[in-house]
Amino acid sequence: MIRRIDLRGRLADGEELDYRALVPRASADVESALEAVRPICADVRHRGVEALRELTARFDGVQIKDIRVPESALRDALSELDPAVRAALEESIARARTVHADQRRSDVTTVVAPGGTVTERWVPVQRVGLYVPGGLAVYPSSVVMNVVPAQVAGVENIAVASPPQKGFGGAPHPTILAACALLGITEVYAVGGAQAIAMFAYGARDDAGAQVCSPVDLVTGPGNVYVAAAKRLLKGLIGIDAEAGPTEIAVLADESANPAHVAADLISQAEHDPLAASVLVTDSTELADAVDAELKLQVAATKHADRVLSALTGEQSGTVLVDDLAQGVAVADAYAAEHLEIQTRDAPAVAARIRNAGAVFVGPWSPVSLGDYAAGSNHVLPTGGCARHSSGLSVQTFLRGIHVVEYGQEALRAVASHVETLADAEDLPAHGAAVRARFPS
Ligand SMILES: NC(=O)c1ccc[n+]([C@@H]2O[C@H](COP(=O)([O-])OP(=O)(O)OC[C@H]3O[C@@H](n4cnc5c(N)ncnc54)[C@H](O)[C@@H]3O)[C@@H](O)[C@H]2O)c1
Ligand SMILES: N[C@H](CO)Cc1c[nH]c[nH+]1
Ligand SMILES: [Zn+2]
Repeated sequence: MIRRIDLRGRLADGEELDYRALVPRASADVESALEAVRPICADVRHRGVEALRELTARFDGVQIKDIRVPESALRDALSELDPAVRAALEESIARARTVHADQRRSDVTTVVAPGGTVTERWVPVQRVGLYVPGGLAVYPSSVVMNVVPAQVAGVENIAVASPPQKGFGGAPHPTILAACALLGITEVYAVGGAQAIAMFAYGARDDAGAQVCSPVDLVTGPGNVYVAAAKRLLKGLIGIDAEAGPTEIAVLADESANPAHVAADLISQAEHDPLAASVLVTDSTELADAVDAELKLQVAATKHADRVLSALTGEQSGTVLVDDLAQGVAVADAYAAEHLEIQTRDAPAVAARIRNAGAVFVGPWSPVSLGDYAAGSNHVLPTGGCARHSSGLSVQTFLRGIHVVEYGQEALRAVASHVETLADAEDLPAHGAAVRARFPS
């Protein structure tokens, strides 16, 4: 069902293989979306709320009067929430808090020389904008994954934006609102896509000039290519987390894997988006054939079969046949998947060899769906190969390390000549003079 890329024997034949080029990312990539989002961001910058209303009508098909969701609507959504969904959200929040609480760093003071210290002080970002997707699916779980690390970091001011949904009175989905209420979030905007990121970056005023949304310092959260493109465009004016775009799963499996489970996991992430990527890397043709047969059966029975089929048959998905697991690890590292499952014998040992992945799911009982909702790990993870250089969302995302330098007179005197020498070597003598001025001879 999904295309095959057969690498077996090719290394032995002396071929040089470019593993990074094997499985391309979906063609509607972030670079090409940049041109579409540039005018959207400019419009929000110049016309504020009026532009947000028009863009929402155009892209979401929803007429909104007020972009900010009233707090009473958040409370109502929570009181009307299905008790089973509430219990599941509470469990998800509790597990996420447990894991993220352990990520909180302490300030560290280093005595560099007698009387000279450098302290690294971890300070939370003051105001953040958290994006919760809501196009093809709605993601109350992404409310949890964004809000929990921000709260654990100690961010004072948290705003959430999510697209308004048709049939819900111009508001985001009620479960999104309920999740916000459960977490104590009161500032929620019914705005999606690139326009939401622009609203966070520039702030937004209404027709009378009143500030409806204040600018934020940092924007985090997953979204489609337009959201990712707006984040890339506005980076610098705002901080951003790693780009978390269309979902990806790679499964590194040998003949010991259960093909029905592998297929189910590939389908589970393909369900997000026709641009989602599902990649199987295996040294077993028998497993590849069995997974393909399972995919045919399971895709036919799954609810979002059209979306899944588009994702699985897109150029961004495929089965890579490798000579052995060592080559499988090299392929997985080059691909740098958002999610990587290891379904092999001695899975922990294989997992320990992986260098590039947003998150690694080890063994048969750790499917990606567990991490999506209730493992305690974060599901906002780098996509598009960004796992080669970036991490998923964590408490650290919301903190800045500030170096606090404190030297006494003797500590400065002891190192003064080195500062002057280096200043002269860079032909910046005023730097040296600033130290010398403190020690007139
Ligand atoms: N990496 C992660 O952590 C993670 C987590 C959850 C979801 N996801 C991914 O997030 C994505 C969510 O995408 P989505 O579309 O469902 O929701 P979304 O909220 O990201 O995007 C919907 C918005 O896109 C805008 N839009 C739609 N078509 C447009 C166009 N032609 N031009 C400009 N703007 C347009 C609309 O304003 C709409 O509000 C999926 O790809 C999913 O795989 C990733
Ligand atoms: N798999 C997504 C991250 O790419 C997260 C998610 C939320 N809900 C279901 N799944
Ligand atoms: Zn998912």
